[in-house]
Amino acid sequence: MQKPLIRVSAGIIRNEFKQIYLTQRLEGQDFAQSLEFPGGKVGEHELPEEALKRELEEEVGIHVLSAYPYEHFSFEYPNKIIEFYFYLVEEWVGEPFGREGQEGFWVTQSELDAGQFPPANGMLIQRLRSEC
Ligand SMILES: Nc1nc2c([nH]c(=O)n2[C@@H]2O[C@H](COP(=O)(O)OP(=O)(O)OP(=O)(O)O)[C@@H](O)[C@H]2O)c(=O)[nH]1
Ligand SMILES: [Mg+2]
Repeated sequence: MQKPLIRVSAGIIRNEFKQIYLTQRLEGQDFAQSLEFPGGKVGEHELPEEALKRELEEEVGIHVLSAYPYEHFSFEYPNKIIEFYFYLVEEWVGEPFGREGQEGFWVTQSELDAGQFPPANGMLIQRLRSEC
């Protein structure tokens, strides 16, 4: 059977201290307890940027003012292929928090640790660490 292809938008929410807001995936989700960039699935009739804005409102309670495409790539998991749209978000309204009960914290960009994220994030973490 062919693997389903899903599109996912996620935000690299970065403040003026070069810290990035991360959340921890909840029990019952895939990669539970992994860190993630907040975000989620792009709806069928949605643009990736619209999905990003909706997901960041839903998951971390911020209103995104501007978002810049940072990485776009596909990653094959054993059970699905994900097409990722990662955006850099440096302008928003509100203070991010784990609106769905998940933990959230600010991590200095140079201290991101790929081992704490799902496998798809490896290359992205490498790029972020190299750009500090
Ligand atoms: N948000 C997010 N998802 C990621 C990252 N890395 C990564 O492999 N994923 C995977 O991409 C998919 C994102 O879906 P999600 O579970 O966040 O979707 P969602 O918010 O729409 O949730 P729902 O399906 O429970 O409503 C998951 O399979 C997740 O494991 C990441 O950095 N951020
Ligand atoms: Mg999500």
